Amino acid sequence: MSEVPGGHSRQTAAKPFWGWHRLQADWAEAIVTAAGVRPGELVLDLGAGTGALTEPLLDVGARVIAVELHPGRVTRLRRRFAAAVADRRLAVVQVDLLAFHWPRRPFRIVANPPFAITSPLIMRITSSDHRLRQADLLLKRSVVRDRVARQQGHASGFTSSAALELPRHAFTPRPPVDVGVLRLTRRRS
Ligand SMILES: C[S@@+](CC[C@H](N)C(=O)[O-])C[C@H]1O[C@@H](n2cnc3c(N)ncnc32)[C@H](O)[C@@H]1O
Repeated sequence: MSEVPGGHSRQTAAKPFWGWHRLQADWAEAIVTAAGVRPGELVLDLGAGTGALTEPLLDVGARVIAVELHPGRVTRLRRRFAAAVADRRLAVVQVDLLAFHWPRRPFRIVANPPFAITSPLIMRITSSDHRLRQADLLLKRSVVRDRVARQQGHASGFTSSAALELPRHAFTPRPPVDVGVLRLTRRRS
């Protein structure tokens, strides 16, 4: 897959956060369906874990770049989706999601990144020069509501909307906060 980032700069590298509330498969599927991903689209799964979102993304025919920093999870992703890696429908990249190179062609993001790096990630998404069409990000619901109310990112060309709200039982173990999906959509110029 030619769009696979080949390297990364450490200048914005984040301290890794390994803690994890595992997203249930039915909810992962619902998120991908709600995002409206179409066959052939390039989608980044940032903080892919062991592939909760990677699987339904591949199932709908997307080409996926799974970005994950944890070495053990990277190994599990490559094993679990070996056929898709062999077919070049999936690239698993072990790199810091705050420091990897964006694809050159149009792409989407569908991701459940660590809450602890939500702000720098959104800042990076909305301030970079790239061809992102739409990002669907699982975040604390309070953050989603705040960003939608304030339309942060609007100045840089993105509209914020609340795409989905998830119940706490969508995760194992249940998180201590409510979670929702923030959708960033590039505005037409
Ligand atoms: C909230 S979990 C989501 C896992 C999976 N996508 C899911 O929905 O169940 C976030 C993932 O991001 C990974 N991670 C943490 N910091 C990272 C970083 N700086 N760069 C890339 N991945 C990171 C963690 O190892 C973890 O697997």
